[in-house]
Amino acid sequence: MKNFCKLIAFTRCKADTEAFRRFNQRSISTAFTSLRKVQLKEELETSEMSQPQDQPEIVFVTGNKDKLREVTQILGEGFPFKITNQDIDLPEYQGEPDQVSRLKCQSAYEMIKRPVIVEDTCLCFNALGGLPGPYIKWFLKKIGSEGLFKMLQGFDDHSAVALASFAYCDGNVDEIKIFKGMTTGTIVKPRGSQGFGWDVCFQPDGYDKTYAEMSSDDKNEISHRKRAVEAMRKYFCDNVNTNNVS
Ligand SMILES: O=P(O)(O)OP(=O)(O)OP(=O)(O)OC[C@H]1O[C@@H](n2cnc3c(O)ncnc32)[C@H](O)[C@@H]1O
Ligand SMILES: [Mg+2]
Repeated sequence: MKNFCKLIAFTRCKADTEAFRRFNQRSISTAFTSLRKVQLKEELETSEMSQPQDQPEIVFVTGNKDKLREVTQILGEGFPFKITNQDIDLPEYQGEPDQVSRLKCQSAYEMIKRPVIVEDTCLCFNALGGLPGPYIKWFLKKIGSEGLFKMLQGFDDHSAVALASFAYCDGNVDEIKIFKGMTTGTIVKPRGSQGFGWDVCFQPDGYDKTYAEMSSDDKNEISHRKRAVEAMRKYFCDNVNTNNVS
């Protein structure tokens, strides 16, 4: 009887082991299937994430890291090209804004021999017939934002236009494309601590804050740069075949 019980116990144990083994096999195969699904999902996600690597590249040539930051923020992810940057201090040309951007773009293309974008920013005072315009960089450097404000003290008209002009060259320097965006505003006594350059003394129309008192998201909603970037985005999305840009 004792042996009979042992035999039953042994058989049950064996049966349990067998069931356990089968159970384990099922679980292992289920686990493998799930693992493979996870792997496939990860592979897909990785390939989607790495897709921008395969996008054709356009080089944004600028020595100004704040411009680069704003352009990158504004472009976000819905742009069919990968924008890379080369930090080259391009010559500061003279002339009308379009002409300055065109010359800047030509010189950038000649330096790197790849599709390029450049941007030139002007701050134009209406009381001064559009000056400093493309020369704002030197005015800002020499007299600062406070000086820009003081320059207009003898005038009733303190209105100004902030203008961004992007220029794109795909290799044909006779066919450089220009994309412009402007925001009108007033030159005020410097206020605020965000942004860069002359943001502290430019108050866009319809706002009681200077660019430098706005968050970068708010500035990017209404800025001259935002408007120019959107014109450029439209052109690239509508007209440029990504296969033609290396
Ligand atoms: O290499 P690049 O792209 O030429 O960069 P830069 O700093 O020389 O730029 P610009 O020649 O276009 O000169 C414009 C000047 O205006 C300043 N600036 C440009 N965008 C501005 C913005 O959105 N707000 C305030 N200041 C700005 C900038 O710092 C320069 O002093
Ligand atoms: Mg410059």
